[in-house]
Amino acid sequence: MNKTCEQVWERCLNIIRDIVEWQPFKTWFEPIKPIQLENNVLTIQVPSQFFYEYLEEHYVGLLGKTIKRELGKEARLEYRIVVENGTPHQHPKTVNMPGQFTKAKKDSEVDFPLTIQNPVKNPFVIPGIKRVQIDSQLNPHYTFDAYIEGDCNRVARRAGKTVSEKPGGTSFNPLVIYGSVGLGKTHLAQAIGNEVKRLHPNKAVLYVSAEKFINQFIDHSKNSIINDFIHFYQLIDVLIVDDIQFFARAEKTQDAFFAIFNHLHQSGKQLILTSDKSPKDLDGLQERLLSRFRWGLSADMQMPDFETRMEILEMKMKNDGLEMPKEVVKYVAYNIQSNVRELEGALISLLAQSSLNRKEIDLELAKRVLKSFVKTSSKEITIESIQKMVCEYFDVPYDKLLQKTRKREIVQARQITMYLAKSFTKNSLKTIGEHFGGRDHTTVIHSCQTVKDLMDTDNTFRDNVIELQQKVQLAAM
Ligand SMILES: Nc1ncnc2c1ncn2[C@@H]1O[C@H](COP(=O)(O)OP(=O)(O)OP(=O)(O)O)[C@@H](O)[C@H]1O
Repeated sequence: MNKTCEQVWERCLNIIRDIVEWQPFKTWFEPIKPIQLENNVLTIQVPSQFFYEYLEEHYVGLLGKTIKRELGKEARLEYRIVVENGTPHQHPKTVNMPGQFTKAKKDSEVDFPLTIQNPVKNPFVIPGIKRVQIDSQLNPHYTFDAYIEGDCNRVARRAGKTVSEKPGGTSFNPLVIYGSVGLGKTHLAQAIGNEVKRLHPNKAVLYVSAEKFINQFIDHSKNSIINDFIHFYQLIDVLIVDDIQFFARAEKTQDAFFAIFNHLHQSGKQLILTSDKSPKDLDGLQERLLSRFRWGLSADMQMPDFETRMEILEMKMKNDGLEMPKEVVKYVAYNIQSNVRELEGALISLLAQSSLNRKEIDLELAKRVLKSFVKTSSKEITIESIQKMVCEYFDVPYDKLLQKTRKREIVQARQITMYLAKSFTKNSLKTIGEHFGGRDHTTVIHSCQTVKDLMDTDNTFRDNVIELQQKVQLAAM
């Protein structure tokens, strides 16, 4: 019987699942949809061009071997890429691409059709000028090494790395990095600029904030030398414009930027833009600019999670030669959840207070100093808040914790929650039992005893409980 594409792909996934770690598997393989299997060609649909390139760069060997194992050595892989067409109500367009493990790349095929179809003759080019010596306006401290990667910024950081290796030579052009304040957009954009200068010293890199760009434009228009302004920008190889939301309603500046953008993009130069919103939500920008921003990759940034915040703090302390007790670092990382700039601000305040008062940094000082940063200083821990923490930690649905399911991981999560509720709240065994779908107090006693026994015999289990205890303690501070 002929196999369907779903069956083949399911079998491939079973193999891949054993080889690739859980997180990358979830990120890169789960979103793939098998579409078609015809003449030994398996077609899979991927959500974006970036996705396709990432798979081809990192997993081509694995995909090749797995698919050939299922379909024989003549097997081929093709991708169908969903292309964002800007209008949420329209059916997404798709583009077909060959997989490189089965088919040698031809330039014409690899060149994703995101380039300008009818190049506009550019009126601003100054013949003869090839290279410019400019001050890039980059902060040398903003590097990739000093930029911690986490789930919050992984796509943007990796795309940035790729761009700095091949500026203008990838489909991430423009690379638009967006997210709310203080999350590291400027740092990342400048890290790309610094890395380009390190890898390609001859490239002209320029960082400019949108506000400065607008002011320069106004100055040049007052003196009727707008063409000089546009010419200058058209000589740049890698142009980084920070905070493009400030272009909103600056119509004339947008016209000039449009000319610069087109020229640079057509000449294979790289554009990196940052914004506090996704291009689709940027009000006050001309549609022709917005549609060009969608040509490349838009990567968002989120607030780093607790572990990433810890890493950022530890790196900043190491770079500045500072030390402080781990519990204090945890306290800061746990309680500052607004943005990375505030996280740094909290660290600096703490150091300043410590040296001013000639007092060692300890938890007590941290609590006092960070009062202005931390919303509530002492929180009451409830059975519900512990249930929520445990569910998040083990990725278990809340209602399962209350039901009578006998699945091992649910039973253990439930027992640990009861144990923590007993240790951290003043509730009676009866009340705790009632919070778990009306169980009686003997079940709670039994659960607490089981947790204690398992902690003595199972290291992983013990580590999980200790980590959860720390989380509850931190939440109570
Ligand atoms: N992942 C990270 N690793 C290390 N430092 C970071 C990280 N993210 C942000 N920072 C630091 O946080 C501070 C704020 O970052 P940055 O100025 O780049 O934010 P932003 O998103 O551009 O903010 P705004 O929207 O206000 O312009 C900087 O000092 C930066 O070095």
